[in-house]
Amino acid sequence: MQQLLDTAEKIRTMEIRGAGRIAAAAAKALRDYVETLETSSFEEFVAKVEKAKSVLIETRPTAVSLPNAVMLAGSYNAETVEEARSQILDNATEFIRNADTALDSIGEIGAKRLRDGDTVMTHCNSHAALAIIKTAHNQGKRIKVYATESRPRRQGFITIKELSDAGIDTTLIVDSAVRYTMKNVDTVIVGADSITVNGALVNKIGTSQLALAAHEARVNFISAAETYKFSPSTLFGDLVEIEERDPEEVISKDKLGDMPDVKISNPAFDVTPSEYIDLIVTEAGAFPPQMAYVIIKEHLGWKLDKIG
Ligand SMILES: O=P(O)(O)OC[C@H]1O[C@H](OP(=O)(O)O)[C@H](O)[C@@H]1O
Repeated sequence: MQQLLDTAEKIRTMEIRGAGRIAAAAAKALRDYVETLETSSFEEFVAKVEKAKSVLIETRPTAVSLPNAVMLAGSYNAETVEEARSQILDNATEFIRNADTALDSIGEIGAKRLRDGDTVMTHCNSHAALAIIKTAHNQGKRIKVYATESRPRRQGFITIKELSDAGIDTTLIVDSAVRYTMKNVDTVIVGADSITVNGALVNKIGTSQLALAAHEARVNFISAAETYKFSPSTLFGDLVEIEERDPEEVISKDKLGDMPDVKISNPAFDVTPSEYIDLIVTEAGAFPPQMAYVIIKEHLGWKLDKIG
């Protein structure tokens, strides 16, 4: 259990971050836990596995990739410990493998939307969005990228490192320079933490500002998202919870100093309505956001209806 708790803590503190990475890390943690779980009682096995699943799911509330991964990796239909164990090991291994190949497919499909000489704006650090940009670059297209800083955690610094390591022409901007810069951009590409049944995109705080500015400037807006980032429970009316993180990420107590009454708000995500989204690139194809229902139905199935 200690290893699983360590992974949960790394997800909570964002040492492991990114909706896709936390999903794969959770699936791996569950697989390793189940592999060595010692008990001959099926009831005890079920209780312990369910407890482990909740520990992982409760680390971060917004990215649906996390509960989807835990449910897909941790599903079983068995009556004995060994049967259930072997099914979970197979399902988790399959989830991790599929998550990896999904990024390659998203790169291939999404790169078709970028032309030689295009300028892209991206936000935060999304492995799925970067897969598209890097694939286009590897195909020989000359792509320029504006990457936002993404306060407060500044994941934009990870993005510019990845892009410049790949040899891509990269410019860092502060978040408030998004609208000013949009006139130079052909396509915005961002990731996704959750996509709801009505095609709304829940992604890093500030994403909806990129979408608004893109809409105003008639710039394409694309989200790159594996199918396991669609939220089945929104089909049954649930709302996606927006994670509110520690105020210390915004400003330290020291710096606040003699203003103890000032309140800090630190929402980690925002919601972009489907009208502002041109395309969602998944490993199963590129869809308009209005097709979210079909993706949930065909790729996640009804068995996920109680989670996410
Ligand atoms: O799965 P990939 O595409 O890597 O990332 C998807 C999204 O996950 C991140 O969340 P955070 O930085 O963990 O809060 C960002 O919001 C990013 O757009």
